[in-house]
Order: sequence, then structure tokens, then C-alpha cells
Amino acid sequence: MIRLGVPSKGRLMEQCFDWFATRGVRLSRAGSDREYAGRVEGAEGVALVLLSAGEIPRELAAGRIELGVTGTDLVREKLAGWRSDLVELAPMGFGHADLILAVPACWRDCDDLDDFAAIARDFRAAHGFRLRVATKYHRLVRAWLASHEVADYQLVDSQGATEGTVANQTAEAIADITSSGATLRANNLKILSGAPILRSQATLFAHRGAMGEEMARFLAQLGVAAG
Ligand SMILES: Nc1ncnc2c1ncn2[C@@H]1O[C@H](COP(=O)(O)OP(=O)(O)OP(=O)(O)O)[C@@H](O)[C@H]1O
Ligand SMILES: O=P(O)(O)OC[C@H]1O[C@H](OP(=O)(O)OP(=O)(O)O)[C@H](O)[C@@H]1O
Repeated sequence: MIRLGVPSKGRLMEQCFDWFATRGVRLSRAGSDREYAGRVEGAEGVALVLLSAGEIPRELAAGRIELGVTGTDLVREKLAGWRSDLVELAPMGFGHADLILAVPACWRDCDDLDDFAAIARDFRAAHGFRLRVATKYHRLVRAWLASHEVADYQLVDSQGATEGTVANQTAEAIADITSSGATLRANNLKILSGAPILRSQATLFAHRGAMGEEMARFLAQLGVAAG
């Protein structure tokens, strides 16, 4: 049996259902919007498990699901050394989002990461504490800033409404995902120029220990190379 984990709500779930439907596999909820059991038609030996997108990386790594759809951002953030437990099979062409670093739009002298590094260096002396970056992407942001030799900052945990932390004066900068940019604009924040920390999209992943014959057959049916 292949347990397939799919985001349980919103556009990610719907676009995921569409992606499989295009490949002849009909996924649906078993009952009401509140019911997290699912149905699979058009494929043998596949069970649908509806899960929070944020939990799918951990469930895949533990082998509690054999296949799963989630954002590459969530896999890289939640699983250190994710390649040892997961196989990245196919980008799915939706759920695009960039993980970016943003600062107040009124910081006229801060356009790129070099400017940010210089401001962070001076910040502690001026304010008595390190410049605060609010994010839920702790691992990715730390690794990225370290790789660019930015050290004079502290991370502030924010699990939602991260863009509001600057106006609320609990952070000076934020690192979060953006797609349309509307939330950043509404909160008077600007993205630092240059490449984003990460470009993410919804992606099909497998548990590395589950790449047997049954999986090969299902992937062939989906037209996906076995990694
Ligand atoms: N505009 C967007 N807003 C939020 N997530 C987006 C957006 N565009 C793409 N995504 C992707 O969707 C995924 C997050 O989905 P979702 O918010 O449902 O996850 P979650 O953390 O499990 O949520 P919850 O905890 O509310 O269940 C991430 O991979 C993210 O990159
Ligand atoms: O660039 P945009 O199109 O404006 O989208 C980006 C926003 O969407 C997400 O938030 P979400 O609504 O998922 O809630 P969250 O704050 O709980 O993450 C993300 O955290 C940003 O806040």
C-alpha cells in the first residue's frame, strides 16, 4: 500500500487534486470539508492521507507516508539532511513562493544584503541589542545569513502574521515567503535586491525506503521519473 500525503486545505489541496486528475488519478475528500479522510480512484493500492503541509516532511521522513506533496521550503526547513530520508521526485508547477528578507521601505540606505550587513553591524552599538529578524524559517535563514557572513542579528520566532512584527516593534526585519508581494506592500516592507533565500514550489517527494516495485509502477502511471 502506498500512503499518499496531500495538503488538507486551500489552494494547495485543490491544485494538488488537479495535478493528479490530469494524470488519471482522482483524489477527493471522503466526506465533508471537515473530514480528513480521502478517496483515490484510478490507481490500485494507493491511500490518500490529508495532512497539514507543514507536517508532511516529518511524516515522509518517518515513513508513515510513502509519497507526499509539500513545498520545498517546508522540507528544507523542517528536515536537516532531508536527502537521507526523502527523494525529491517532481516539481508540480504550483504553490510558488520565494523566501525573502525584507526591511522597512523607509530604510533608504538599505537596498541589498551588503547594506543590511552594515546596518546590522552598527545596530547593536546604537541600540544595545542585536537587530531582530522575525521568521518561522529558522534553519534556512540562519544558514543563508551565515553563508553571506552576516552574524550581527538575532532571530525572533514568528509563526504567523510575520510582516506585522516590524510595525509592532518586535522586529526590525522579517524573513518570510511571498508570492504576490501584497502582504509586504501592505506592511510597508521592501525585499532586499538579489536572489531570494529560496525559491519554493509544491513538489512530489517519496520516503527513500519506499522506492520499490509498487512505487515504480505508480510513478510510471503518473509519468514521473523515479528520482
Ligand atoms: N501565498 C502563499 N502563502 C502561504 N503559503 C504559500 C503561498 N504560496 C505558496 N505557499 C506554500 O504553501 C505551503 C504552506 O502551506 P500551508 O500554509 O497550508 O502550510 P502549513 O504550515 O501546514 O499551514 P497550517 O499550519 O495553517 O496548516 C508552503 O510550502 C508555502 O511555500
Ligand atoms: O506575497 P503574498 O501573496 O501577499 O503572500 C505572502 C503571505 O502569505 C503567507 O501567509 P498566510 O496567509 O499563509 O499566513 P501566515 O501568516 O500564517 O503564514 C505568507 O506567510 C505571507 O504572509
